[in-house]
Amino acid sequence: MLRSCVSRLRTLAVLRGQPGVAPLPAKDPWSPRRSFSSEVIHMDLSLPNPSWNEDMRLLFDQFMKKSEDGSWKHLPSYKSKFTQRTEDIKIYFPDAKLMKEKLSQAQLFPRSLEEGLGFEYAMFHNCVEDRIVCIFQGGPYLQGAPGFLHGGAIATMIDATLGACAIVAVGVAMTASLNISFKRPIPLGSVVVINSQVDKVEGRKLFLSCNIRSVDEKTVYSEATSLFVKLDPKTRLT
Ligand SMILES: CCCCC/C=C\C/C=C\C/C=C\C/C=C\CCCC(=O)SCCNC(=O)CCNC(=O)[C@H](O)C(C)(C)COP(=O)(O)OP(=O)(O)OC[C@H]1O[C@@H](n2cnc3c(N)ncnc32)[C@H](O)[C@@H]1OP(=O)(O)O
Repeated sequence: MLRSCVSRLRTLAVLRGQPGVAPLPAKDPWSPRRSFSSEVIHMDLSLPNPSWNEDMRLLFDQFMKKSEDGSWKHLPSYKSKFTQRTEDIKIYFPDAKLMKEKLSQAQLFPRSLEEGLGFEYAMFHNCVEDRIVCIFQGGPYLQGAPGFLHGGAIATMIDATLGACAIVAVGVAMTASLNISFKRPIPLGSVVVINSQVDKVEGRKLFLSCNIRSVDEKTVYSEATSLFVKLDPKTRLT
C-alpha cells in the first residue's frame, strides 16, 4: 500500500516537472470518487472536467453554441452503458448469457483511464453534412516518443471517431481496415481536432476518412482512410 502511494507520488512529481505536459487534474485522480462505480459508468465523460485546458474548453463551448440551432449535436460518451446500440450487437453472439456477463465487466477502451490522464474528448455530429468532429486532448499516460502521443493512442482516437461516424450513418459496423499517415508528432497535453466523414457507401461497406489538425488548423498531424463493414444480422461474430 505504502509502496504504491510512493510510486504514485513519484509519478505525479515526474509528470508535473515535464515540459509540454498538461497540468494534472485539480482533483486527486485516485480519490474514491473516481473509483469504478455506477456513478462513473453512467456519467457523460465528454463534458468539461478540471483537466481540460483552455483550448479544449473554448472549442467545446463553440461547438455547444453551434448545437443550439440543431445543425450540430453533442454525442454523449460513457465508460460503459447499455444503449439500444449495445442491445443491437447481442444478436451477433451465439451465447447471449456469456455475452451479458462479458458486457457487465466491459468498459469502452478510450474511457478506461482516469480523468485527465488519458483520452479526454468530445464528439459533435454535423446533422446537415453528416460528419463528426472530435476535439481531443491526450493526457500524460498516452506518451510514445518523449513529450508526444503514442501512435496507438492516435489510432485509437481515429478509430473511435470514424467508428462513431459509421455507426451514426448505418448502425452497428466494425472497422475492417484502417490506414494512417502520421505526418507530425502530436505534443502531449495539446488539443487537436479530428474531422471525419463518410466518403462512399457500397452495400454494407463504408469508406471513411479523417484528418487531425491543430486548433489553429495550420498543422496537419495525421490523415487516415478506413473501411467499416455494417454487420450482417445473419452472421454471428464468434
Ligand atoms: C461489435 C461492434 C460494435 C458496434 C458498436 C455498438 C455500440 C456503440 C456504442 C458506443 C461506441 C461508440 C463509438 C464506437 C467506437 C469505436 C468503434 C471501434 C470499432 C472497432 O474498433 S471494431 C474492432 C476491430 N475490428 C474487428 O475486430 C473486425 C474483425 N473483422 C470482422 O469481424 C469481419 O471481417 C467484418 C465484420 C469486418 C466483415 O465480416 P462480414 O462477414 O460481415 O463481411 P464479409 O467478410 O463478407 O465482407 C463484406 C465486404 O467487405 C469486404 N471486406 C471485409 N474486410 C475487408 C478488409 N479488411 N479489407 C477490404 N475489404 C474487406 C469484403 O471483401 C466484402 O466485400 P464485397 O461485398 O465487395 O465482396
